[in-house]
Amino acid sequence: MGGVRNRPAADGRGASGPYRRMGRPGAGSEMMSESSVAAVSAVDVWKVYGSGEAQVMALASITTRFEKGRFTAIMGPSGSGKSTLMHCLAGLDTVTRGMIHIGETPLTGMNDTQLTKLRRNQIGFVFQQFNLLPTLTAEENMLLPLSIAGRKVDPEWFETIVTTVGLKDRLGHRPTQLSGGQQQRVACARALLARPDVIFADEPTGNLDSRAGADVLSFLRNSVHEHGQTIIMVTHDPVAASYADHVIFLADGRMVDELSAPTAEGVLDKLKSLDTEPVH
Ligand SMILES: Nc1ncnc2c1ncn2[C@@H]1O[C@H](COP(=O)(O)OP(=O)(O)OP(=O)(O)O)[C@@H](O)[C@H]1O
Repeated sequence: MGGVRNRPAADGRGASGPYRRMGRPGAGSEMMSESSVAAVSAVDVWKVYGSGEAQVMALASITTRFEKGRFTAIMGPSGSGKSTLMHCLAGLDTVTRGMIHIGETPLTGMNDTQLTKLRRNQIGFVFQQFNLLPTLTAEENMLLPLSIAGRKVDPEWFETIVTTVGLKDRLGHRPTQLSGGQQQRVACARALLARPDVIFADEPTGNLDSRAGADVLSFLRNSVHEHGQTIIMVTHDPVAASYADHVIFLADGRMVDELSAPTAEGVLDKLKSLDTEPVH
């Protein structure tokens, strides 16, 4: 069952067709109760590193929800806590205080084995550095997480993903035989194939030129709007954030603003206001 249980089709919204605004206008009570569970939620999350003089408060009282089937970007100045928040939400780091849920599953209090299982079955990752295994082909890289989890590949879904990322004729290539953009598309395909409840993307376009970056972002956005994937992306880039449905802004470890249906200009304006008005 694993991630399949959690794929969009299984929760009554269908695996295809846009439902980015799902569960809102005119939704029946059944829909509302389903949609009231966020893909990921944080309640009063604090993260403190170190102690005494060296203590750093990386996150301070973060409370927010990441809706299912939505593409959310996390932005903020350097050191504002973006990576820390992502790592805590994904169960890669522990919180000092507060609660994080993936769907209805509380992360807080899980041991390492439980966290590893949760990450394997319910979470996908896309990193700036691609993190592909150099000795494996594109296809083998894509299928690796499923084979580690002992899960079968759905051939139809594989075909859909490979076609969408435009890598059908590159499946036998090793990472060094692929461009940066193609490697990142392999990494995106790898994350999507397992149909995770949520994909965390950490600066996915940080190592790409603007054309390749746009391809990857379009692909991520389509996976949200056409296949109901939930994505949470950390980025410095207002253009990248403009591909998201929603942006949250951090400053000094606090969530200080948010923006729906963002444009690059709108995001840039918000960032400028954060830089000129430090939060205490
Ligand atoms: N392991 C750690 N030990 C101590 N302090 C840390 C640690 N990791 C992060 N910090 C501190 O926590 C704060 C938030 O860091 P974080 O990396 O989350 O910010 P960020 O917004 O992702 O920054 P950037 O955009 O530069 O990557 C910073 O002040 C950072 O120095």
